Formats: sequence, C-alpha cells, structure tokens
Amino acid sequence: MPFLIKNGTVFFEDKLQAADVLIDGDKIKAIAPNIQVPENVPTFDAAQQLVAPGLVDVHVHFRDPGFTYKETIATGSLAAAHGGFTTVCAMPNLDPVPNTPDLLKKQLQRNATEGHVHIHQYAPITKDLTSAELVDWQGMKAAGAFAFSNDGKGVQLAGTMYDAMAAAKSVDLPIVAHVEDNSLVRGGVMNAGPYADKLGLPGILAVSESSQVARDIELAQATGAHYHICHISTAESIRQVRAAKQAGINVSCEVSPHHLVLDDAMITKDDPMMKMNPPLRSFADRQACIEGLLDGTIDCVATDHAPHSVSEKSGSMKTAAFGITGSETAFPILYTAFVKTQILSLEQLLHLMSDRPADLFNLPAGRLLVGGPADIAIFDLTHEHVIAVKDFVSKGKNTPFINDTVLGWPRATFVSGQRVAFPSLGGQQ
Ligand SMILES: NC(=O)N[C@@H](CC(=O)O)C(=O)O
Ligand SMILES: [Zn+2]
Ligand SMILES: [Zn+2]
Repeated sequence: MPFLIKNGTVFFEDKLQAADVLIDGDKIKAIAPNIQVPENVPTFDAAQQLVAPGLVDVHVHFRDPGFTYKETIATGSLAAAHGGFTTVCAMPNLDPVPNTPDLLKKQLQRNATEGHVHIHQYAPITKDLTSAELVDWQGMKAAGAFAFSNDGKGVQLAGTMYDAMAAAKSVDLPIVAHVEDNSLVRGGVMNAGPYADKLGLPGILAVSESSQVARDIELAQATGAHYHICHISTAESIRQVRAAKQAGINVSCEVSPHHLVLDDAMITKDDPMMKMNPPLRSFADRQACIEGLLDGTIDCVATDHAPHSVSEKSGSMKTAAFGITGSETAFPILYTAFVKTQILSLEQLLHLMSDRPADLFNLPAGRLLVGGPADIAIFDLTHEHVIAVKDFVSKGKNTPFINDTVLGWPRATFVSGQRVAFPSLGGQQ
C-alpha cells in the first residue's frame, strides 16, 4: 500500500530540501518535489515539518526480562518510535543477563517480535557484568551480537579489559564501555564539587571516569580493537579521546542529551530526577562536551534511556536509582537548545542522531534512500510543546525535563513503512 508524505523539508543526500516522500510497502519509492499519486493514496501533510531519517539510538535500556515493572521491549521500543527513533541498540543489564548464545538468540527473537522499532542487542563483555569471566565471543557473534558492553558497570580490571578487547578484535566487533572505576566512586550520588558539598551529598570524582578512559585508550592501542565510550561526561575524558583520535587509535564516543544541557550547578536541591550515571558534571565539563560535538571528538548522541519506577525515583538522591528516560525528549531538547540557538545546524544535529551512530556500528539505518527502508521520523519545528508526564508511552516518567517548553516535537514515525500510532497526539494526528 503506497503512502505519500507531502510538502515537508526532507533531509536527503546530506541536504535539507523541499520534497515529497513516497512509501511503497516497507521501502521508499521516491523522494522528489511534487510527486503525483492517485486520489486514493493516503497522504500526510508535512508542511512546516521536518521529514528525517528514522533516528538511531545506540544506547537504551528496555529492562525486559527482569525488570518489566520499569519498562518492557514493547513499551521501550514504542517510546523510541515516539521520539523519532526507528533503530535502537539495547543494553544487556537484564535478568537473566543474555550471556550465552542461546539466551542472546532468545532475546533477539523477542526483540524482533515484540519491538516496535529495529532493535540491535548488545552482548555482555563478562558473564555477570561484574566478574572477570568473559563470554563466548564467537558464539555470541554467531548468535547475532553486534557489539559487547557491560553498561551499568565499569570493567574493573585492566587484565579483563585487555582480554576482552583482544577477543572483540578477533571477531571484529566493538567493545562499548561504561567507564567507571569503582574505587573512585566512594558512594557518591552526584558530581563531586561545590554543589555536592553545598547539599551535603556524597560526590563522585570526575577521575572515576577519565582514569579508566586513559587505561582503556592504551589497551585499545595495544589490541587494535574498536573501543567506544558510553555517555562521555568529563572534559578530561574528551581531551584524551581527542588526542587518541589524533594518534590514530580506534576510539569513538557518544554523549547523552542531559550532559549537553544540564550541569551540577543546576542541582539546587536533593532531586532524584537529577541523579544519573555518569552524574551531571561541572559547567566546564558540559562546555567540553559541546566543543567535542562541534569538533568531531564526540561521534554521536545517544540517549541512555534508563526508565525506573516512580518509587525508585522518589525521596533522596542518596537512595534513588541512577538514570533518566530519554527516548521521547532527545530530539526536541537538542533541537531547542542547540539548533534554535545556532550552536549546531539542523543538518549537524541530524547527522549526530542518524547516519553517524549507524555508520559507527555498521547498522543498516540512518539515511533516507530511494529503494531503502521506509524508516522515517517527522518533527514539528514551529509549534511549542510543554513536556508533560502524560506525553510518555515509556513506563518510565523519570525525567528532569517535565514542564520544559520545546520545539521539534515528533508528529509521526514510520517503521518499515508502517505508521506507528501516536495516541498522545489525539485528534491532531
Ligand atoms: N545511566 C544510568 O544512570 N543508569 C543506567 C545504567 C548506565 O547507563 O550506566 C541504568 O541501567 O539504569
Ligand atoms: Zn552506563
Ligand atoms: Zn546505560
């Protein structure tokens, strides 16, 4: 069944252009101005709207199996679609951890049948995310792993990380690292510094991240593995990645939207919605993240969508869970903070959220192509939207962005040519 998206501003062949997009089945049939179709072909009028490639998020948590009260494959992937993401990569901090080829295959099957978007699944690096016992690399690759990550926990021993990188190199897949040296965390709940001191909250040292980045860059150089850093957050980590790239070491990194728009000076009270790992860092760290995006040191944006229940995100930062949701707000928040203010061009932001992350992990996604998959996201660039709890289809409502006014709210998403329902838009669809 054909479907026509008319009158939009289409991001096609690296340019924003006035065009229509004709979908036929699960593919894009044509991208051109003024496409004529028979009257019975359904259309979507995208006047004043951005027609983008379905966005790509290389870092989400779907909590299924194990923690389905926080999120499921179905709710997490629907939230991704509502944020304009059509391809996501799901972390393996699940229960059970998908740490054998059989468990991984089962997870991939469930992702495919229950997911509303394309889901790639990370395999863990070690069997239980904390020990030094490595997984079966070849078996995991054969089962369908696209990369390895212990996200949620840093790999504590250099020897474990060395062996992991050597093994990942041997199967030609990336190691994706949550960088955190536990011996420098010291029970902290927010960034160490004057704002933690003022609130009387225990601080997490910035070197808990950057010291492990330093170690891992050396290990990446020694092994030749592709080493990707999750949610980079400190100026020193970024400085090291910049130098490593200049030295030709195969390192890449992502940054989360919240580390680009928030810093610890904005934590003015003990607020669990401002608690995440890595923590919101200093103003200077945040500026370094923005500079890193602008000069290409940071390769892409990834949300680190981390849903938790209401009770887990209530009370004091001392006891609340680490993490905030991100799928449904990432594009509007970044569009409003960086494109409207002309720090980034719209093209730059789209690259950072579509083809760059896709290319980094060789994912078949991230560009509108004639004959390619009809994975498309449509955003409203002109109407202001006030973010509300009722907007979210994610089970997780844990975000500090409630009540923020944004532009660029998603209006429609197509996955393999199928339009995803947007119940929250009601009659406006
Ligand atoms: N980012 C977070 O604060 N939490 C993540 C784990 C992680 O990404 O490290 C989670 O799984 O909840
Ligand atoms: Zn992490
Ligand atoms: Zn994460």
